[in-house]
Amino acid sequence: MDLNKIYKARGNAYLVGGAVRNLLLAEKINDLDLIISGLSEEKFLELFSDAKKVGTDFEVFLLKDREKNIKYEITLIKDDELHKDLKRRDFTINSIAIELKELRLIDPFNGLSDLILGRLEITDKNSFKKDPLRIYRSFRLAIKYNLKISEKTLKHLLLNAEQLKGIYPERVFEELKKIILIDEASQFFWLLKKLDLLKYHFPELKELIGVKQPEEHHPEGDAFTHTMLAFEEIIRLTAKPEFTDRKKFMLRYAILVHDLGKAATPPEEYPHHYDHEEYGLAILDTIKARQDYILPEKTYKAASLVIKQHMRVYYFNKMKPGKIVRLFEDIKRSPLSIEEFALLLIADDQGRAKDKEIPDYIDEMINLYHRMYADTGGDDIDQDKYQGEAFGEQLFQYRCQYIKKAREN
Ligand SMILES: Nc1ccn([C@@H]2O[C@H](COP(=O)(O)OP(=O)(O)OP(=O)(O)O)[C@@H](O)[C@H]2O)c(=O)n1
Repeated sequence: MDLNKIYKARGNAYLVGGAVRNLLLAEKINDLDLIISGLSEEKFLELFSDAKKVGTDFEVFLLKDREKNIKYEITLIKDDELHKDLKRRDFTINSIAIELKELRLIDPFNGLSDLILGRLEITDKNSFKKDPLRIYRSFRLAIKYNLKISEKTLKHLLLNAEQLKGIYPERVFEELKKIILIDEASQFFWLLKKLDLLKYHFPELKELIGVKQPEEHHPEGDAFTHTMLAFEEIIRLTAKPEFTDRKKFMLRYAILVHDLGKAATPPEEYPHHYDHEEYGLAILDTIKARQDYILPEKTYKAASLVIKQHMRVYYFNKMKPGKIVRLFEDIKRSPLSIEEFALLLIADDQGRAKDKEIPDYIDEMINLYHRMYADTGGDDIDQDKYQGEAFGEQLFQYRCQYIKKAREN
């Protein structure tokens, strides 16, 4: 973006928000938020004809530099409005500007010293009142950048917590996507638990608190603790460049919900949870209904698969061929590869305060899956004789025979 065009037209440009914060923290920078002062909308569009206006409340323009792969989000303000713009932002560390001509730091709320001291502080005492989503943002920023939420900020946060009820689910979900991608994301849920804030948007996770599990399998404690440990495991297993953010989200979300059904067990059956897969699927559907059009279909399908199949596979070596073929068909229809499904099983298994050996059936399961699909297919069935459902049934039987033989060898 050629800033000289702005200066020639007697305007000025400032870098603001997350990019300044990350620059000062030497962290990765995503999009660039710019403030341009002293230019009318017409003049700005004359100079940058590619800019697209978005939003209605604020004059925000998007501009993409495809060559450099940079996205600019630009706000136009009057000459004397910079301070006002910085004051309406959430935290002092996000209320710093860099004047780009002389590279001057403009920091009216002492954001830099808060950054240096590792402190998260609201810019204005009404920050949370103006936008309660900032409560979740504060946890994300504190965890991601290792900041301590100041006492004053925590006080105002708790005073406004009730207002979390009113935020649009879409916004919460967008925030959740960012949270789940952090390496230390389990801390977010532990914090919500500690402050009794799970009830607003994560009531199903709250229900897992205090739910007993068999001690010999789960010495770590209740179903909430187990879910968090398994969540940490899947984060560790997927914190690699080969996983796209979308994939990471899908796998991590699936683990967060894999045991929700345990909350529905009648307490007289504790510590066992005989039907938690069925209960879990029903609970996932209530979440989906509440988040209509928000929860991505693929994430929902991956989560369903794990809820339904994570226990059955535990006894893989004892599973009948028919059950194995059905399991493989479920995986094949899902958005997950067998290897990704296996990662979820490993995370569930390792997410316990127990032995740390990877279950030995995992390799066999992956192997058998690939062999079965490579060696059996539609061509093995007489297509003139069997059609429609009958064809499917024949293929199923054929595959059952295949699994049986493969295991005998
Ligand atoms: N609820 C919000 C959201 C955003 N902002 C301001 O808008 C800037 C940009 O917001 P966004 O891109 O959502 O977040 P970042 O802080 O940039 O963090 P990240 O890039 O990690 O999402 C923030 O720095 C903050 O100054 C705010 O005050 N209140």
